[in-house]
Amino acid sequence: MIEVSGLRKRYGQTMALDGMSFTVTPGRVTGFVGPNGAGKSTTMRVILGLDAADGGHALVGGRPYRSLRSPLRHLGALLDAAALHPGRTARHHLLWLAHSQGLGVRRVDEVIELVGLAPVARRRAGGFSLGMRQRLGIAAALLGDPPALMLDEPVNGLDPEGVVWIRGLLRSLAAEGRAVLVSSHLMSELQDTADHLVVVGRGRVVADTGVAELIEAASGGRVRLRTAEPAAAMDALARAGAVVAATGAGTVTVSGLVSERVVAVLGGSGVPFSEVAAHRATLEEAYMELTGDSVEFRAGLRASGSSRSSGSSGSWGDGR
Ligand SMILES: Nc1ncnc2c1ncn2[C@@H]1O[C@H](COP(=O)(O)OP(=O)(O)OP(=O)(O)O)[C@@H](O)[C@H]1O
Repeated sequence: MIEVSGLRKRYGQTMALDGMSFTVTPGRVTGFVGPNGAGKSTTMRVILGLDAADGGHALVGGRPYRSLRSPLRHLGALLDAAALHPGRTARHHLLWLAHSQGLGVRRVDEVIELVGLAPVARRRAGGFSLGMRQRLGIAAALLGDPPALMLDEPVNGLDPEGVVWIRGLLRSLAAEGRAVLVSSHLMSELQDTADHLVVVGRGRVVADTGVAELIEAASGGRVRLRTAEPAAAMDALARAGAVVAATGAGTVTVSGLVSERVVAVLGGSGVPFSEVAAHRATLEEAYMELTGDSVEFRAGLRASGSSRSSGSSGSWGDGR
């Protein structure tokens, strides 16, 4: 279990953490999500004792990380995949880490196998692609077979096969009963990975909720309609008392009427349609709904144009 309570941290004029509090419980993947600059990395550094907080505390298994005798056996972390000695081979990097924690060579070879780096284990890490470095960082995090894992933007730099792989890995680590915290500034990255979300903005928690509950709440009785005549459909449905919105080319989202009533109204008005279905919100829509009353926060989210977004929707990058 990782517990963060009332963390505060100021860098000059910037309040990086402003009362950050949440718990990462075993057996599930907790997504740690928010726009660039929300305080995710700072929180993770404080948990690891790499930065000191001005207030509050962070505990791993009930104790400060720095007080643990073999910390890699308690919490494995990947914060910065570039943080390795470029002249060392992947295997030597892990051997050196294992040695510092009293772990054997066999575990090194196991984690190399687990992350798929066996063919390049004897190559210098300096020549690795970002994706290979991410895998090496994950191998290091797994070295001590820890009950808790914490990964900062782990899919960053991975190709599609790597993304699928890491999703599966995180899910299986949680299924083994481990506490898994994974950060992302892209909601869409967490849609198929996280069970629970800690949503942050401006150094504090905006929401701490199950993914299923969040989507359920945001889906809230809406109906999605596909039609070749959206304007006529919207007119007819609005006259029947619905609140309607065009949500794409030929798609309309309807609130205030159940599916059967939508079909009846359209039929009665002679408006053609090809599909009427209960709307299921995406995680990203749920998120926007959640933060809808926090204008400043949303304005921050919309500062897009990110080079990290790789074209997917829901990019909150600021181009750093
Ligand atoms: N060492 C530092 N010196 C000065 N300011 C810092 C430092 N580290 C973080 N900050 C500031 O603290 C705030 C929180 O940054 P942090 O990196 O924790 O956010 P984040 O949510 O991890 O963002 P990202 O998605 O970009 O990694 C930002 O405004 C950032 O500029």
